[in-house]
Amino acid sequence: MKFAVISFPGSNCDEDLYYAIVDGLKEEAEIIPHTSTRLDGFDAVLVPGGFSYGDYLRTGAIAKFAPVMPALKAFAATGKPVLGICNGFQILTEAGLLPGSLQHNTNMQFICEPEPLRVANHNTMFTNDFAADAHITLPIAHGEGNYYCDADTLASLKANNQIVFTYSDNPNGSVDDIAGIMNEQGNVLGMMPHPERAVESLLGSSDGLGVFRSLLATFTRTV
Ligand SMILES: NC(=O)CC[C@H](N)C(=O)O
Repeated sequence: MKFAVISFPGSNCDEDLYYAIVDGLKEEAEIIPHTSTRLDGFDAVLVPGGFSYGDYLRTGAIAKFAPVMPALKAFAATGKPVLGICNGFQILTEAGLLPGSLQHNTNMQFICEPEPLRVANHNTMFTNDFAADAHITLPIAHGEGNYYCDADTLASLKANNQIVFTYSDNPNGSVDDIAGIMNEQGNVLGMMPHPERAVESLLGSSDGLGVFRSLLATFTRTV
């Protein structure tokens, strides 16, 4: 399985994602610059965390105009998986690939800590490796992780089982403890916690590997 990892100016988790795929999952990955206009030949696209364009204006607000974005939208429209992590989640909401937005944490501080989470939906291409209602721990590291959406959007997220991860102790003020959501089609996931920073127990947790294993299992079933 071949993963593209998009790198924007200011991304800082692109190499971690590359490591998670190549060394953790033992699959292929390539770092693709934000200037690229093609994503042909990839089976999944990963949008990494970091501070794209210095988080100016709003997190993800400038990245949505990057030259790679039309190719990313076209890739998402094919139904293949797109995973945005942290700043990647912020970029996907700004680009309109996911509903809602990420606001400043309610305590107005950057929060960096291991975070207990619940897998709220394990019937997805991103979470099928986890047991139903699994409790896992992944690191968070963000200043703007406070997920917001209006009441109608929240109702439709719930009705379509689009809420994929929730916080056990809501560190940032997110609506309904939301830590990760997917689109209605189920092939675009955005999450604030960092699975790529939890792929080996030697470094504290390997819970994150489940996300990448799920993608691989889905891919293996469909080829
Ligand atoms: N780790 C990250 O991706 C940081 C996310 C983002 N720039 C924030 O501080 O909210």
